Amino acid sequence: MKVTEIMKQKLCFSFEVFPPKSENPIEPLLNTLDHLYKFDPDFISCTYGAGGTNAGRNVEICKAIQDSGKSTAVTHFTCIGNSKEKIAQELQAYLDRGIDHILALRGDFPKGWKETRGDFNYANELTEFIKENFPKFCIAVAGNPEKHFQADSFDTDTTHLRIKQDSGADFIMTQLCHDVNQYQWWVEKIRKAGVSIPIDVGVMPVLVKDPTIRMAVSNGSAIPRDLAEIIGRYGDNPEDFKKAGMEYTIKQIHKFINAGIDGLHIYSLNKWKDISDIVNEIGIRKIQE
Ligand SMILES: NC(=O)C1=CN([C@@H]2O[C@H](COP(=O)(O)OP(=O)(O)OC[C@H]3O[C@@H](n4cnc5c(N)ncnc54)[C@H](O)[C@@H]3O)[C@@H](O)[C@H]2O)C=CC1
Ligand SMILES: Nc1nc(=O)c2c([nH]1)NC[C@@H]1CN(c3ccc(C(=O)N[C@@H](CCC(=O)O)C(=O)O)cc3)CN21
Repeated sequence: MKVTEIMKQKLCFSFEVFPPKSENPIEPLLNTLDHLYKFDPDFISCTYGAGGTNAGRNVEICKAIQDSGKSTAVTHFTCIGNSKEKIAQELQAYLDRGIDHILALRGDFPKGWKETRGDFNYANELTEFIKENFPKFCIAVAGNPEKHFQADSFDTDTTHLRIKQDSGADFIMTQLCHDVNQYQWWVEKIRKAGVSIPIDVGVMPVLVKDPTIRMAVSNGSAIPRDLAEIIGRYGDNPEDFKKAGMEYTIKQIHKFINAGIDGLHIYSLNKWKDISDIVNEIGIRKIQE
């Protein structure tokens, strides 16, 4: 079933994984996936390396998810370093493997790059290309409740999101946003601007100090006072940090669910144990043994 159909019926629930570096084995991630399947996720998305660096691994992992018969694979896909011909080939390769859900992104620029160095500059162009040439795909696009750090204003970022919808996007996957009030403000703003597609909320679990800070700061995303306090208090003690961070994440997820969302998307960070503890605690899914 298409993810957008699921969202019409219930709160969609999903995980995100990233491909291991090419020199590392794939088995630990396959093991993580086996644990994540137990929660019966509606989909599992897999990120896509910039400039095609991890793209091979991305296909391998999406195929493993799809072939498991236990979830639906959603592939991330970017315009970075990608020509139209290469994109067409890769999109067809996904469809040939039964993968028909895609997160259409411009993507992050590798260090020193100021443009995509590909045929498309923005996600709306990729979305339009997919819709026109590969209409079988269900297309997600990124949305940022705190605005994209390169956008001059919320108004321009909202206009760009509306263009992505008008180009054929079926639903939104949000950027991490620790501030749920800000999320609610943004939803109201984009709805007023005519963005009407469902919103799947991305959550970055707070488990380790450095990636927590790095991910927020590199995206221009706020670290609210209560999270800053955890960093200040437990920053030198990884165990206590993780305990407080997991409690923080569980509370944040409950706030999002109460705010009214179409989907909850947890970045698993390829760690099944801590993620399972969080999912068990939020009580959204009973483990399927
Ligand atoms: N799960 C994931 O992998 C997710 C990743 N992201 C990240 O969020 C970021 C934004 O999403 P993308 O799809 O990559 O970017 P995008 O192409 O939608 O936007 C990138 C920037 O360009 C501007 N822009 C967009 N369309 C434009 C147009 N037609 N003309 C002029 N300016 C335009 C936007 O306002 C924004 O500042 C990326 O860094 C992406 O990697 C966000 C959410 C989820
Ligand atoms: N700008 C941007 N790029 C992305 O690729 C991206 C987003 N935003 N937001 C949504 C998700 C979240 N993603 C994430 C989130 C955290 C890590 C992370 O914590 N990575 C570890 C290293 C992982 C490893 O290679 O072992 C880190 O320490 O940064 C990675 C991808 C990917 N996605």
